[in-house]
Amino acid sequence: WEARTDLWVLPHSYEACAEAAAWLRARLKQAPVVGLVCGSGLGALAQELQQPQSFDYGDIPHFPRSTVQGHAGRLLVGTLGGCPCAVMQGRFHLYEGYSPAQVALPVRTLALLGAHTVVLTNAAGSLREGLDPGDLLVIRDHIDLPGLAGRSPLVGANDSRFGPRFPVMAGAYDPALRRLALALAPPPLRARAGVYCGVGGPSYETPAECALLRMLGGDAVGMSTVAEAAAARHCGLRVLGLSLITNAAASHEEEEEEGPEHAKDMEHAKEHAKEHAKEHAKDTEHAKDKAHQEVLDAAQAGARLLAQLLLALAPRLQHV
Ligand SMILES: O=P(O)(O)O[C@H]1O[C@H](CO)[C@@H](O)[C@H]1O
Ligand code: HPA
Repeated sequence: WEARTDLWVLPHSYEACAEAAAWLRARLKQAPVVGLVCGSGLGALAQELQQPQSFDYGDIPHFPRSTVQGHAGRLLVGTLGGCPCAVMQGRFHLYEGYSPAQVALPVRTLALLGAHTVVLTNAAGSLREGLDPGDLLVIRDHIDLPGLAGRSPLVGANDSRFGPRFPVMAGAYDPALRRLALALAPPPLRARAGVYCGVGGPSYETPAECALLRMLGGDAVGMSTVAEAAAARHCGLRVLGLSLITNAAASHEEEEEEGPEHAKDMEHAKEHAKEHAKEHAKDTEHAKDKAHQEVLDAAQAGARLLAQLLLALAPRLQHV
């Protein structure tokens, strides 16, 4: 009999985060003070990072794997505008089957590494007229629908080494950081403040669900960010949330109504796949995931301006 000590570490516990942080600390030239989480298709936000060290999530103890297209699954640590920064190229989502605590594990790991601030970016659907693809919503507040239903990373025995049993979420998105982001955003991003609705996904919202979220006061909707923000506030991190609008929420449904065009696309993709089953398997996959592909394309198109904003912001984030 040999004791399986690894079984004592739950994949989402303080110990798991501490092991991940210790593994990284042993390899890092410089500890990050700011963590940046890249949303879908926003991996290019790391392009301005100087002298980056790169770690595959698969190598970091207890890190889940990225399973979503547009999330590379890599942690880069370097300096952004002189500020020591960790960039997560890829995040974890509830719809991938991860628990809320697994979704929050990287943010907690960054906190244990010594970060004091996280910038959570995402690709999001607009719920408002006039908030268009390419626009930036600087998150003022969120509605955490999974969290309200008990799917929060803070559910379970509270570990006070992270934070209190009942953390306050008023002012969760740091007002000073928000003002700074609004002031520094390049004009074409048409930045404005608003409310992000976090949903479980992975299905996109129905028009009726969008109407509901609008009634609740949501400006944009996405399937991430809120669990990370809750965990970040629990452990005392400052949070800046940035939603790059990639589509009008529920607009995919309108595409469905167009019928023939869409049907033709699908037929074409199917025929193609029959002819060249192997090489073109990916095309079919893309046809099936057309809506997400649109999100990725729009995110990639906006990433340059968002990277510009982050480069301007980073030196201002370095000191609390
Ligand atoms: O929130 P991020 O990770 O940017 O991704 C958004 O894009 C995906 C849907 O296209 C969903 O995962 C949604 O949450
Ligand atoms: O319309 C959307 N809904 C949910 N998540 C999203 N992520 C990008 N766009 C969307």
